[in-house]
Parts: sequence; structure tokens; C-alpha cells
Amino acid sequence: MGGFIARKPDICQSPTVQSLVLFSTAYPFSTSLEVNLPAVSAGIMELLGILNGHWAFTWVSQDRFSLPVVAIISIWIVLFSYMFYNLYLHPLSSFPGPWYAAISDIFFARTIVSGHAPKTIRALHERYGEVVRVAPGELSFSSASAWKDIYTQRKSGEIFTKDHKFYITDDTLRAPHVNSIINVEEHAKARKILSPAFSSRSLLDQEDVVIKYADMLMVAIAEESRKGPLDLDMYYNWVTFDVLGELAFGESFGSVEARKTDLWISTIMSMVSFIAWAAALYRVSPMLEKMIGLLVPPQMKKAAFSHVMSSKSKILKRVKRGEGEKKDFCSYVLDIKDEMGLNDWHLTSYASFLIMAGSETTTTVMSSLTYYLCRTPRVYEKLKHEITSRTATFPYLTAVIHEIMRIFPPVPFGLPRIVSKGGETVDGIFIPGGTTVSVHSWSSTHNAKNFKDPDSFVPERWLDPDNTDNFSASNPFLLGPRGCSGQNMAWMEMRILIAKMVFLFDYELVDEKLDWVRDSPNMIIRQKVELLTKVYPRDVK
Ligand code: HEM
Repeated sequence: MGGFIARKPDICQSPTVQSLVLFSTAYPFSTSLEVNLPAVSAGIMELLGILNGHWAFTWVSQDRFSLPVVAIISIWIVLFSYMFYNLYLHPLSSFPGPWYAAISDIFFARTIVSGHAPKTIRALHERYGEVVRVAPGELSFSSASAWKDIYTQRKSGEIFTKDHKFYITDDTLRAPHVNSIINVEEHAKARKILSPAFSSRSLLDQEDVVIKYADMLMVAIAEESRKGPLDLDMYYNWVTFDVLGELAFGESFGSVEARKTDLWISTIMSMVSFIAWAAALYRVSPMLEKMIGLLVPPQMKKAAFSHVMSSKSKILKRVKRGEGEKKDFCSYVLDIKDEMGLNDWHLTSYASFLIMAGSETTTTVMSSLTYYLCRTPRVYEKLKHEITSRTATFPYLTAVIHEIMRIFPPVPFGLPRIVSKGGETVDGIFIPGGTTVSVHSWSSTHNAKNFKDPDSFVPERWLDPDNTDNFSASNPFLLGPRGCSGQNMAWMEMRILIAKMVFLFDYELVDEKLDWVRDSPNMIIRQKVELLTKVYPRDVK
């Protein structure tokens, strides 16, 4: 027995215990809904005070446990109470979902970086229904009506804001850009200033650029295909990046011409993985996210850093060059530079986002379509017939593009938004304010309630007047004020590339066992998969 009065202060007064308690309460509850954080922390301190007055006090005073041990036990109690609270007392506790997703953010964080998020979340929807609690403060939806409820303006005039846990920004690697600005007014300003870049007039100029690079690509494919099978995913990547390079910086990456992947392109996937890791770590603890450099594989960190540095040098080169005859995307970003207080990191971030947003997505559509056309010769023949007969309009081509973006949405993830203060109704259900909500795109387009035979590639569904599918459940470009600005450009580019590919070539997959859905890892967006294809220029076969 030791003289505890002299040796042991009240454990609640210990700065170490206090900071541990505050940290362990603050960070888990910070992901929770409209919780009064000081009140929760005070409650837990009170609880520790009671413990201190009873067993902890006695046990420490009797030298059975040292102060650090009591602190650790106390933290376990706090964590246990947190999990218990999440499971049984939380405002979302009545929503369906697995217990392991409800108790902490770890399950969802792991899902983000697992590479299998679309499959995992779809399986949860199939098991628990159209609304699933995927994290303590987060609900995922898969119904058609939730899209409008979550992403468009509410009757009250409010818009659910983007969730900062996902759209993380800092002043260097992830400086805010048009897509990641959280503040509604600030975003509206940035979007408005950029809008001329996406007008119908600009689209006409952009079409010339797309045709130029699409023609170069066709020549490259025709010539290279004589040497053996081609990884078409890489070829599509070259062309979409070159187009965006020219449109964004007034200078392409020169990949189609050199038939070689630029360093910028080769590091972009590491940047996306880095962003996915940041989002995953931030959910577990903002402190962990700050240590991301120590936690992700060194090659990923190196590639992400090199990507940012090459983006920065590209944008600075563009700024130095000044305005040319034609405006590029950078011209519009530079127009808002002073008004919005953008520094070099912001400019880098804008450029990097615009290029990534406009190229990886389109590449995904092109590669996925090549795969599905090879696997569904009926559709390929029908499309070939439409394109080679040069009709005035191409309704089947349009249906094919809708269907490929349904079966393999380029952004398959649920884009998270925060329910406004006071709560709102989503899909007919009242959701408390502060809840993170999203429509999981992949689950919505593979929900059998929305689409018959959701795993079958059937473009005809988009043309059949008697079809009963719910087309409003497929929104590859999102809806509302935060929807894709470049969708007209994307449609134009996809139509040109697909029409040229189908007009000029027949193709066949080399790997008979390739399963595009199973074999495409996903980190927010699809990661690269080799799409080795034997290409036959039509008159050669
Ligand atoms: C098939 C191709 C494409 C798909 C499926 C697609 C999809 C999307 C989606 C889902 C968003 C919303 C992201 C979010 O809320 O976090 C988005 C935003 C955006 N996309 Fe696209 N996109 C495509 C092509 C393009 C192209 C070619 C451009 C042109 C550069 C572009 C520019 C943008 C921009 C600027 C935003 C941000 C809009 C804002 O926040 O105001 N996208 N896109």
C-alpha cells in the first residue's frame, strides 16, 4: 500500500489522461452526427471522475495498477462506450446494416482502399436493402429516387454540401479546385467562371481537337496492330490525355505521336490511390491522415509526389507562355486566380483535376466498351451495321454508350453529401441533420429493382418504349449543381472514338479468362488493367 495522496493526483486532473480522453472522445464523435462534443467529453470526464472515486482510485492507491494502465483501461472504456453508443443509441442505430460498419469508421475506410468497394457495397445493398448504414454517421442509398433527393436542390432551396471527410484539401498536394470546394457560394462562383470552357461554342472547337487526336490514334492502332496484340486501355489513355492536355494547357502530352505513356499519365493512378488512402485515413482519424506519408507504400507516395510536381511545372510553363490565339481551360482558371486568391498549388490542383476528370473517366468507358463488345458479338455486329451504313443519327450508338456507363459507371463510388441542419427526407425516410448520405452509383445501376438483368449488357433497353427499367437510377455524370461540367464534351469524344474504332477495326480479346468486373481493381475509380486485344484493320482480316 502506498501513500497515494502524495504520489497520485486525481487521474482526471492528469494532463495525459485528459488529452487522451479528449482525443479519444473527440475523434470518434467528430464523425458522428450533430453531437454536442463538449457535452460528450464532459460526460466521459465525469464518468472517469466516478471511476476515479471508486475502483481506479482504490486500485491505483493500492499499487495494483499504475497510472498509465488506468489511463489505458479508461480509453478502452471510452472506446467501448463509443461503439455501444453507435450501435444502440446513435440517431442512425435503427437503420439496417452490418454491426461492424456501425461501430466505427474502420470498415468503410478499409473498403475504400480494398480495391473491391463496388462489389462490397453492392453486396450490402443486396442483403440489407436500398438504404444501408455503411459507417456510424453514413448512409448509402441504391434507389432511383435518392439521386434527386441527395444531389439536387431541396424544396427549401438548400443543397446538401460535399463531405469534407472525402473532399479533403490542404494547401499543397490537395489544394482545393472546382470539384472539391465545399462552400456552395464559392463553388458557384468558380463554376460560373469556368462555364465558357464548356459552352456549345467551345464544344465545336474541342471537336476539332478530338478529331485530330482520334485520327492519329487510328493510324497508330492500324500500324502497331501489325506487330501483335495491343493494350487498348493504354492507347485510349494516350488519346484522352492528349486531348485534355491540349484543351487544358494548350499543349498535348505527345503520347499518341510518340506511342509512349508520358510520366504524368503513368503516375496519375498513384495520385488517385493516394487520394483514396487520404480519405480512408482521415475517416479513422484526421491525425492519421496527417501522417499519410509514413503510412502509404513509399512507391505510391513517390509517384503521387512526382505527379504533383510535373503538374506544377506544366501549369507554370503554361502561365509563363501567356495567352495564345485560342483560350484553353487554363485561361479560365487564370481569370479567377486573383478573385479567388489562387496560388500555384491551387492552379496545379485545378489542372490536375481537369485532366484527370476528363481523361480517366472517358478511358474507362472506351476500355469497358471494347471488353463488352468483344464479349457480346451480337451488340458489336449491330453497332457495326449502324455505323457502316452511315445513318444520319446513331440511336444504337447512343444506347450503347448509356448502357456501358450503366453497367460500368466510370465513377462507381457514392459521392458523399451532408444532410442539412435539422434533417431532411431522402427516399421518403427522415434523415437527421449532419448525416453523410450518398447514392452508391454501382449499386444503383446494378439494383434489380431499377434494371432488369442488371449484369447483362443490353443496349436495347434504352430504345425499347415498353421497357420498364428505371433509367433515372443511372447518373454517370451525377445530377444537380455539382454534376459534371464536361458531360457534353465527354459524349462528343466518346461518340467520335467509338464510331471510328468500330468503323475501322474488328477486335478480339487475347485473354479469354479476363473478367472486366472481377479483374478491375477500384480505388474510388477503376485502376489500370491490361486490355490485351488483337486488332484487325477491317480490310486486313
Ligand atoms: C465519361 C466521362 C465522364 C464522367 C462519367 C464524368 C463524371 C463526373 C462526375 C460523377 C462528377 C462529379 C464528381 C463529384 O461530385 O465529386 C464530375 C465532375 C466534373 N467533371 Fe466530369 N465526367 C466525365 C468527363 C468529363 C470531362 C471530359 C470533363 C472535361 C474536362 C469533365 C469535367 C468535370 C468537372 C470540371 C467536374 C466538376 C464539376 C463541379 O464540381 O462543378 N468531366 N464528372
